[in-house]
Amino acid sequence: MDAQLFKAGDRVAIGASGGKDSTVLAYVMKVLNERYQYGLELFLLSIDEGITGYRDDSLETVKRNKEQYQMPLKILSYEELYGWTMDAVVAQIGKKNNCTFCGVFRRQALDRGAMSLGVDHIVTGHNADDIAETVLMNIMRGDIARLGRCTAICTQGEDTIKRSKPFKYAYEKEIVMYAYFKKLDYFSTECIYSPDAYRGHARAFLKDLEAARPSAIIDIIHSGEAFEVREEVKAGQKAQQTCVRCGYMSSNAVCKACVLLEGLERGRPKAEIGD
Ligand SMILES: Nc1ncnc2c1ncn2[C@@H]1O[C@H](COP(=O)(O)OP(=O)(O)OP(=O)(O)O)[C@@H](O)[C@H]1O
Repeated sequence: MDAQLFKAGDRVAIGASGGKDSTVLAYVMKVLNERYQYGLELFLLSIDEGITGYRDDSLETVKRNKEQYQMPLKILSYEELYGWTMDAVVAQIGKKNNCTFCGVFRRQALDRGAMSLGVDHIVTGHNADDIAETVLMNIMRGDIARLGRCTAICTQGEDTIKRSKPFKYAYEKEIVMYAYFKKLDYFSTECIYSPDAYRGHARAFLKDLEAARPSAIIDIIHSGEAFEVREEVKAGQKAQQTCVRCGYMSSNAVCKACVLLEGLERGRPKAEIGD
């Protein structure tokens, strides 16, 4: 409420993975929108990363949510946007850094999906545990510019689509309980390619901290919010321009997705290129 995230008439896309957080988010947004007549137009936006045995199943859940919540659903795939599924990326590079590819691709895919839906705001189901993990990861990586912005409930650059995390203070446990008691239809399997991700270490560490001190998660978020990032560190962020390859907004001449794609194409056996 305090964050004033929405105003009447807003067209809002809910990043829908079929998992508990985004399913609860879609449900709560629908209930509140109807109960308090917020006047929002809500859409489900799903990105199909092309992960067999994981995303194909969770997308079936989102398709059911579409009927249950009576919301239009748009699905966009990495294959149609980039010519690569995550199955193909992992076959090429292995499981070690694949989450980096997936994260960069998803961010751009959500923006492209939002543009095609004509929405100006994307909400995601990131919860308090996710945010605390991200704070820890940014500290561990020394990524101070990101540390300064990762706790914001809402981010928007000059040319970028507004993004919000309405559940930034909701614990994962609360969301699971809510989904359970409301008998919501969600998909609860972890991504098959994420076990080796760096985030997993932050998650395990956070769980240990929480077991020793239950307020650890909210304390880490508050610490992240209280950091003051020096202007010269913030200044490291470059102005937005347009990627010379794909036309997507970027802080460099070539966007991150195109850089990653170029590496993939170069490392890919010749016979497979262009399939
Ligand atoms: N494939 C996707 N399509 C659309 N949105 C996504 C997708 N993957 C993640 N998101 C968005 O990003 C948020 C955080 O992603 P995360 O990887 O933690 O999700 P998850 O564990 O798969 O599912 P959830 O967070 O919904 O329980 C999700 O809540 C959702 O809003």
